[in-house]
Amino acid sequence: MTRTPVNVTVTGAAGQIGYALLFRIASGHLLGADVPVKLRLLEIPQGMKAAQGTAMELDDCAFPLLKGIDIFDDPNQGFDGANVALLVGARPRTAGMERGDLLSANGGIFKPQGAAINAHAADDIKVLVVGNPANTNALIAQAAAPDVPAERFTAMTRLDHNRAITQLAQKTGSDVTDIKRLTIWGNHSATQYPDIFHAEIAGKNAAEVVNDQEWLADTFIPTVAKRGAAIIEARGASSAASAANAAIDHVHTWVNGTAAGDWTSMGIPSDGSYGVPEGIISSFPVTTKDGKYEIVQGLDINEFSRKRIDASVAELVEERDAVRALGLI
Ligand SMILES: NC(=O)c1ccc[n+]([C@@H]2O[C@H](COP(=O)([O-])OP(=O)(O)OC[C@H]3O[C@@H](n4cnc5c(N)ncnc54)[C@H](O)[C@@H]3O)[C@@H](O)[C@H]2O)c1
Ligand SMILES: O=C(O)C[C@H](O)C(=O)O
Repeated sequence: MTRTPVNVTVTGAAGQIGYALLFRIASGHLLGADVPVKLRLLEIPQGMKAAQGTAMELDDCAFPLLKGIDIFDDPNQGFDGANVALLVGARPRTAGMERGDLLSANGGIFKPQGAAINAHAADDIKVLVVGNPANTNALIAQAAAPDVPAERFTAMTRLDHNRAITQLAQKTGSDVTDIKRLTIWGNHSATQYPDIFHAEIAGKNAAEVVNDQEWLADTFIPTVAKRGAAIIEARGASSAASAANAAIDHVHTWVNGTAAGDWTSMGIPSDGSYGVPEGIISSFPVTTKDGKYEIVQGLDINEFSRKRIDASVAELVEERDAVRALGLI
Protein backbone atom coordinates (compact mmCIF):
# COMPACT_ATOMS: atom_id res chain seq x y z
CA MET A 1 0.00 0.00 0.00
CA THR A 2 1.34 3.45 -0.84
CA ARG A 3 1.27 5.76 2.17
CA THR A 4 0.24 9.39 1.86
CA PRO A 5 3.29 11.56 2.51
CA VAL A 6 3.39 13.41 5.81
CA ASN A 7 3.77 17.18 5.41
CA VAL A 8 6.62 18.48 7.56
CA THR A 9 7.08 22.24 7.85
CA VAL A 10 10.48 23.50 8.99
CA THR A 11 11.00 27.17 9.80
CA GLY A 12 14.48 28.68 9.73
CA ALA A 13 15.23 26.14 7.03
CA ALA A 14 18.30 28.02 5.78
CA GLY A 15 19.89 28.23 9.23
CA GLN A 16 22.51 25.99 10.73
CA ILE A 17 20.07 23.70 12.55
CA GLY A 18 17.96 23.53 9.39
CA TYR A 19 20.97 22.34 7.44
CA ALA A 20 21.60 19.53 9.92
CA LEU A 21 17.92 18.65 10.25
CA LEU A 22 16.43 18.52 6.77
CA PHE A 23 18.57 15.67 5.45
CA ARG A 24 17.67 13.47 8.39
CA ILE A 25 13.96 14.19 8.02
CA ALA A 26 14.21 13.32 4.34
CA SER A 27 16.08 10.09 5.05
CA GLY A 28 13.34 8.81 7.37
CA HIS A 29 14.78 9.49 10.82
CA LEU A 30 11.99 11.81 11.97
CA LEU A 31 8.98 9.60 11.43
CA GLY A 32 10.22 6.19 10.39
CA ALA A 33 11.99 4.36 7.60
CA ASP A 34 8.69 3.59 5.84
CA VAL A 35 7.06 7.04 6.07
CA PRO A 36 7.25 9.27 2.98
CA VAL A 37 7.52 13.01 3.66
CA LYS A 38 6.94 16.27 1.86
CA LEU A 39 9.03 19.17 3.12
CA ARG A 40 7.67 22.70 3.41
CA LEU A 41 10.49 25.11 4.14
CA LEU A 42 9.65 28.47 5.68
CA GLU A 43 12.17 31.31 5.65
CA ILE A 44 12.24 35.07 5.70
CA PRO A 45 12.80 36.71 2.30
CA GLN A 46 16.56 37.12 2.95
CA GLY A 47 16.81 33.37 3.65
CA MET A 48 14.97 32.20 0.53
CA LYS A 49 18.01 31.87 -1.73
CA ALA A 50 19.98 29.81 0.77
CA ALA A 51 16.89 27.65 1.39
CA GLN A 52 16.70 27.04 -2.36
CA GLY A 53 20.33 25.93 -2.27
CA THR A 54 19.57 23.46 0.52
CA ALA A 55 16.59 22.19 -1.47
CA MET A 56 18.90 21.61 -4.46
CA GLU A 57 21.15 19.51 -2.23
CA LEU A 58 18.16 17.57 -0.92
CA ASP A 59 17.21 16.82 -4.53
CA ASP A 60 20.75 15.67 -5.16
CA CYS A 61 20.41 12.99 -2.48
CA ALA A 62 17.56 11.21 -4.33
CA PHE A 63 16.06 10.24 -0.98
CA PRO A 64 13.48 7.49 -1.62
CA LEU A 65 11.11 8.87 1.04
CA LEU A 66 11.23 12.51 -0.04
CA LYS A 67 8.15 13.23 -2.14
CA GLY A 68 8.44 17.00 -2.58
CA ILE A 69 10.02 20.24 -1.35
CA ASP A 70 8.30 23.63 -1.37
CA ILE A 71 9.79 26.87 -0.11
CA PHE A 72 7.82 29.82 1.25
CA ASP A 73 8.29 33.15 2.94
CA ASP A 74 4.63 33.36 3.97
CA PRO A 75 3.63 31.38 7.08
CA ASN A 76 0.07 30.93 5.79
CA GLN A 77 1.46 28.96 2.88
CA GLY A 78 4.29 27.34 4.82
CA PHE A 79 1.95 25.71 7.34
CA ASP A 80 -0.78 24.81 4.86
CA GLY A 81 -1.64 21.15 5.44
CA ALA A 82 1.27 20.65 7.86
CA ASN A 83 1.10 17.48 9.96
CA VAL A 84 4.34 18.20 11.79
CA ALA A 85 5.87 21.65 12.30
CA LEU A 86 9.38 22.26 13.54
CA LEU A 87 9.68 25.91 14.56
CA VAL A 88 13.42 26.50 14.44
CA GLY A 89 13.79 30.05 13.08
CA ALA A 90 13.91 32.65 15.82
CA ARG A 91 15.37 36.03 16.57
CA PRO A 92 18.67 35.55 18.42
CA ARG A 93 19.66 37.85 21.25
CA THR A 94 22.11 40.48 20.03
CA ALA A 95 24.36 42.83 21.98
CA GLY A 96 22.48 45.38 24.02
CA MET A 97 19.15 43.61 23.66
CA GLU A 98 17.09 43.38 26.85
CA ARG A 99 15.04 40.29 27.62
CA GLY A 100 11.83 42.19 26.94
CA ASP A 101 13.16 43.16 23.48
CA LEU A 102 14.00 39.53 22.76
CA LEU A 103 10.57 38.30 23.83
CA SER A 104 8.91 41.03 21.83
CA ALA A 105 10.97 40.29 18.68
CA ASN A 106 10.13 36.61 18.97
CA GLY A 107 6.49 37.43 19.58
CA GLY A 108 6.58 39.02 16.13
CA ILE A 109 7.59 35.62 14.72
CA PHE A 110 5.72 33.08 16.83
CA LYS A 111 2.37 34.86 17.11
CA PRO A 112 1.76 35.00 13.34
CA GLN A 113 3.14 31.48 12.97
CA GLY A 114 0.69 30.22 15.64
CA ALA A 115 -2.14 32.01 13.83
CA ALA A 116 -1.10 30.46 10.52
CA ILE A 117 -0.98 27.00 12.10
CA ASN A 118 -4.45 27.63 13.53
CA ALA A 119 -5.83 28.61 10.14
CA HIS A 120 -4.04 26.23 7.79
CA ALA A 121 -2.38 23.21 9.41
CA ALA A 122 -3.83 19.70 9.24
CA ASP A 123 -6.11 18.55 12.07
CA ASP A 124 -3.44 16.25 13.47
CA ILE A 125 -0.71 18.94 13.59
CA LYS A 126 2.11 18.39 16.09
CA VAL A 127 4.37 21.35 16.82
CA LEU A 128 7.88 21.36 18.22
CA VAL A 129 9.45 24.73 19.06
CA VAL A 130 13.25 24.75 18.95
CA GLY A 131 13.90 28.50 18.51
CA ASN A 132 14.80 30.21 21.78
CA PRO A 133 13.42 31.07 24.26
CA ALA A 134 11.76 27.80 23.22
CA ASN A 135 9.27 27.29 26.07
CA THR A 136 7.88 30.80 25.91
CA ASN A 137 7.92 30.93 22.11
CA ALA A 138 5.82 27.75 22.20
CA LEU A 139 3.41 29.45 24.60
CA ILE A 140 3.09 32.45 22.26
CA ALA A 141 2.40 30.22 19.24
CA GLN A 142 -0.08 28.13 21.19
CA ALA A 143 -1.98 31.17 22.45
CA ALA A 144 -2.39 32.31 18.84
CA ALA A 145 -3.89 28.93 17.87
CA PRO A 146 -7.05 28.57 19.96
CA ASP A 147 -8.57 25.91 17.67
CA VAL A 148 -5.60 23.56 17.96
CA PRO A 149 -5.54 21.41 21.12
CA ALA A 150 -3.04 23.08 23.46
CA GLU A 151 -1.08 19.86 24.04
CA ARG A 152 0.05 19.81 20.40
CA PHE A 153 2.46 22.66 21.16
CA THR A 154 5.70 21.44 22.67
CA ALA A 155 9.16 22.86 23.33
CA MET A 156 12.48 21.11 23.01
CA THR A 157 14.35 19.95 26.11
CA ARG A 158 15.47 16.70 24.50
CA LEU A 159 18.91 18.14 23.84
CA ASP A 160 19.29 18.76 27.58
CA HIS A 161 18.00 15.24 28.24
CA ASN A 162 20.54 13.71 25.86
CA ARG A 163 23.34 15.85 27.28
CA ALA A 164 22.48 14.68 30.81
CA ILE A 165 22.48 11.02 29.76
CA THR A 166 26.00 11.28 28.36
CA GLN A 167 27.36 13.18 31.38
CA LEU A 168 25.93 10.50 33.68
CA ALA A 169 27.23 7.65 31.53
CA GLN A 170 30.72 9.17 31.45
CA LYS A 171 30.76 9.74 35.22
CA THR A 172 29.69 6.17 36.02
CA GLY A 173 31.58 4.37 33.26
CA SER A 174 28.32 3.03 31.87
CA ASP A 175 26.86 2.94 28.41
CA VAL A 176 24.30 5.57 27.37
CA THR A 177 21.88 2.74 26.59
CA ASP A 178 22.02 1.63 30.25
CA ILE A 179 20.49 4.92 31.40
CA LYS A 180 16.73 5.22 31.72
CA ARG A 181 14.16 7.49 33.35
CA LEU A 182 16.21 10.65 33.45
CA THR A 183 14.20 13.88 33.67
CA ILE A 184 14.73 17.48 32.66
CA TRP A 185 12.36 19.75 34.58
CA GLY A 186 11.48 23.37 33.81
CA ASN A 187 12.86 25.76 31.24
CA HIS A 188 15.34 25.22 28.40
CA SER A 189 17.69 27.69 30.04
CA ALA A 190 20.43 27.73 32.65
CA THR A 191 17.76 27.24 35.37
CA GLN A 192 16.68 23.83 34.03
CA TYR A 193 16.94 20.92 36.44
CA PRO A 194 18.33 17.58 35.25
CA ASP A 195 17.05 15.05 37.82
CA ILE A 196 18.80 11.73 38.38
CA PHE A 197 16.94 10.71 41.55
CA HIS A 198 14.49 8.56 39.59
CA ALA A 199 16.93 7.63 36.85
CA GLU A 200 18.32 4.13 36.56
CA ILE A 201 21.67 2.86 35.38
CA ALA A 202 21.43 -0.78 34.31
CA GLY A 203 18.43 -1.13 36.63
CA LYS A 204 20.03 0.51 39.70
CA ASN A 205 19.07 3.90 41.09
CA ALA A 206 21.37 6.45 39.44
CA ALA A 207 21.72 8.75 42.47
CA GLU A 208 22.80 5.76 44.56
CA VAL A 209 25.25 4.57 41.92
CA VAL A 210 26.76 8.08 41.69
CA ASN A 211 26.70 8.55 45.46
CA ASP A 212 28.41 11.93 45.16
CA GLN A 213 26.20 14.85 46.11
CA GLU A 214 28.96 17.36 45.45
CA TRP A 215 29.43 16.15 41.87
CA LEU A 216 25.68 16.25 41.35
CA ALA A 217 25.25 19.81 42.63
CA ASP A 218 28.51 21.40 41.50
CA THR A 219 29.43 19.55 38.31
CA PHE A 220 26.60 17.58 36.74
CA ILE A 221 23.76 20.10 37.00
CA PRO A 222 25.77 23.16 35.88
CA THR A 223 27.50 21.21 33.10
CA VAL A 224 24.18 20.15 31.60
CA ALA A 225 22.45 23.48 32.21
CA LYS A 226 25.28 25.56 30.75
CA ARG A 227 26.25 23.20 27.94
CA GLY A 228 24.67 25.45 25.31
CA ALA A 229 26.93 28.34 26.36
CA ALA A 230 29.97 26.03 26.48
CA ILE A 231 29.29 24.92 22.89
CA ILE A 232 28.98 28.53 21.75
CA GLU A 233 32.29 29.32 23.46
CA ALA A 234 34.05 26.33 21.85
CA ARG A 235 32.52 26.42 18.37
CA GLY A 236 31.91 30.11 17.98
CA ALA A 237 28.34 29.20 17.05
CA SER A 238 25.47 27.59 18.93
CA SER A 239 24.84 23.87 18.85
CA ALA A 240 23.40 22.77 15.54
CA ALA A 241 23.87 19.08 14.74
CA SER A 242 23.09 18.03 18.31
CA ALA A 243 20.06 20.33 18.37
CA ALA A 244 18.84 18.87 15.07
CA ASN A 245 19.41 15.38 16.44
CA ALA A 246 17.37 16.20 19.54
CA ALA A 247 14.54 17.58 17.40
CA ILE A 248 14.51 14.31 15.46
CA ASP A 249 14.48 12.34 18.74
CA HIS A 250 11.68 14.48 20.21
CA VAL A 251 9.30 14.03 17.30
CA HIS A 252 10.25 10.39 16.69
CA THR A 253 9.51 9.53 20.32
CA TRP A 254 6.27 11.54 20.33
CA VAL A 255 5.02 9.75 17.23
CA ASN A 256 6.45 6.28 17.78
CA GLY A 257 6.39 5.90 21.59
CA THR A 258 8.78 5.54 24.51
CA ALA A 259 10.31 2.14 25.24
CA ALA A 260 8.73 0.04 28.00
CA GLY A 261 10.12 1.06 31.38
CA ASP A 262 11.59 4.32 30.13
CA TRP A 263 10.47 7.89 29.67
CA THR A 264 11.73 11.06 28.02
CA SER A 265 11.65 14.82 28.67
CA MET A 266 9.45 17.23 26.73
CA GLY A 267 8.44 20.84 27.25
CA ILE A 268 4.63 20.64 27.37
CA PRO A 269 1.72 22.70 28.68
CA SER A 270 1.44 21.95 32.39
CA ASP A 271 -1.77 20.38 33.68
CA GLY A 272 -0.77 21.43 37.20
CA SER A 273 1.20 18.23 37.91
CA TYR A 274 4.05 18.52 40.41
CA GLY A 275 2.91 22.00 41.42
CA VAL A 276 3.80 23.54 38.04
CA PRO A 277 1.18 26.21 37.29
CA GLU A 278 -1.31 25.07 34.68
CA GLY A 279 -0.71 26.31 31.16
CA ILE A 280 2.97 27.22 31.28
CA ILE A 281 5.16 25.16 28.97
CA SER A 282 7.55 23.34 31.24
CA SER A 283 9.67 20.24 30.81
CA PHE A 284 8.33 17.08 32.47
CA PRO A 285 9.04 13.36 32.43
CA VAL A 286 6.64 11.89 29.87
CA THR A 287 5.79 8.57 28.31
CA THR A 288 4.43 8.50 24.78
CA LYS A 289 2.18 6.07 22.96
CA ASP A 290 0.15 6.24 19.74
CA GLY A 291 1.15 9.86 19.08
CA LYS A 292 0.13 11.07 22.55
CA TYR A 293 2.15 11.84 25.66
CA GLU A 294 1.37 11.59 29.36
CA ILE A 295 3.20 13.07 32.32
CA VAL A 296 4.74 10.39 34.53
CA GLN A 297 2.83 10.66 37.80
CA GLY A 298 3.59 9.79 41.39
CA LEU A 299 7.31 10.57 41.55
CA ASP A 300 8.57 11.51 44.99
CA ILE A 301 10.23 14.91 44.75
CA ASN A 302 12.87 15.42 47.44
CA GLU A 303 13.79 18.81 48.87
CA PHE A 304 16.91 19.15 46.69
CA SER A 305 14.83 18.63 43.55
CA ARG A 306 11.87 20.72 44.73
CA LYS A 307 14.02 23.80 45.17
CA ARG A 308 15.48 23.50 41.70
CA ILE A 309 12.21 22.69 39.93
CA ASP A 310 10.57 25.66 41.65
CA ALA A 311 13.39 28.02 40.57
CA SER A 312 13.11 27.05 36.91
CA VAL A 313 9.32 27.18 36.98
CA ALA A 314 9.50 30.64 38.59
CA GLU A 315 11.55 31.79 35.59
CA LEU A 316 8.89 30.39 33.22
CA VAL A 317 6.17 32.20 35.13
CA GLU A 318 8.16 35.43 34.82
CA GLU A 319 8.54 34.90 31.06
CA ARG A 320 4.82 34.18 30.75
CA ASP A 321 3.97 37.34 32.69
CA ALA A 322 6.35 39.36 30.50
CA VAL A 323 4.77 38.16 27.23
CA ARG A 324 1.34 38.69 28.73
CA ALA A 325 2.28 42.28 29.57
CA LEU A 326 3.44 42.72 25.97
CA GLY A 327 0.05 41.51 24.75
CA LEU A 328 1.60 38.46 23.06
CA ILE A 329 -0.63 35.92 24.79
N1 LIG B 1 15.86 24.23 22.28
C1 LIG B 1 17.13 23.92 22.07
O1 LIG B 1 17.64 22.95 22.66
C2 LIG B 1 17.99 24.70 21.11
C3 LIG B 1 19.28 24.25 20.84
C4 LIG B 1 20.08 24.96 19.94
C5 LIG B 1 19.58 26.11 19.33
N2 LIG B 1 18.33 26.53 19.64
C6 LIG B 1 17.77 27.73 19.01
O2 LIG B 1 17.34 27.41 17.68
C7 LIG B 1 17.25 28.60 16.92
C8 LIG B 1 17.88 28.43 15.53
O3 LIG B 1 19.24 28.19 15.64
P1 LIG B 1 20.20 28.19 14.36
O4 LIG B 1 21.56 27.91 14.89
O5 LIG B 1 19.65 27.33 13.29
O6 LIG B 1 20.08 29.73 13.94
P2 LIG B 1 20.48 30.37 12.53
O7 LIG B 1 20.58 31.83 12.82
O8 LIG B 1 21.61 29.65 11.89
O9 LIG B 1 19.20 30.12 11.64
C9 LIG B 1 17.96 30.68 11.92
C10 LIG B 1 17.22 30.80 10.61
O10 LIG B 1 15.89 31.21 10.91
C11 LIG B 1 15.48 32.09 9.89
N3 LIG B 1 14.35 32.88 10.40
C12 LIG B 1 14.36 33.96 11.19
N4 LIG B 1 13.11 34.41 11.37
C13 LIG B 1 12.29 33.59 10.70
C14 LIG B 1 10.89 33.55 10.47
N5 LIG B 1 10.09 34.49 11.00
N6 LIG B 1 10.39 32.57 9.71
C15 LIG B 1 11.19 31.64 9.15
N7 LIG B 1 12.53 31.63 9.31
C16 LIG B 1 13.07 32.59 10.06
C17 LIG B 1 16.72 32.91 9.58
O11 LIG B 1 16.65 33.53 8.32
C18 LIG B 1 17.80 31.83 9.64
O12 LIG B 1 18.01 31.23 8.37
C19 LIG B 1 17.92 29.68 17.78
O13 LIG B 1 16.89 30.41 18.44
C20 LIG B 1 18.70 28.88 18.80
O14 LIG B 1 18.91 29.61 19.99
C21 LIG B 1 17.52 25.85 20.50
O1 LIG C 1 21.27 28.89 21.29
C1 LIG C 1 21.59 28.85 22.50
O2 LIG C 1 21.59 29.85 23.24
C2 LIG C 1 22.02 27.56 23.12
C3 LIG C 1 21.10 26.42 22.82
O3 LIG C 1 19.81 26.64 23.31
C4 LIG C 1 21.66 25.14 23.38
O4 LIG C 1 21.16 24.65 24.39
O5 LIG C 1 22.65 24.65 22.80
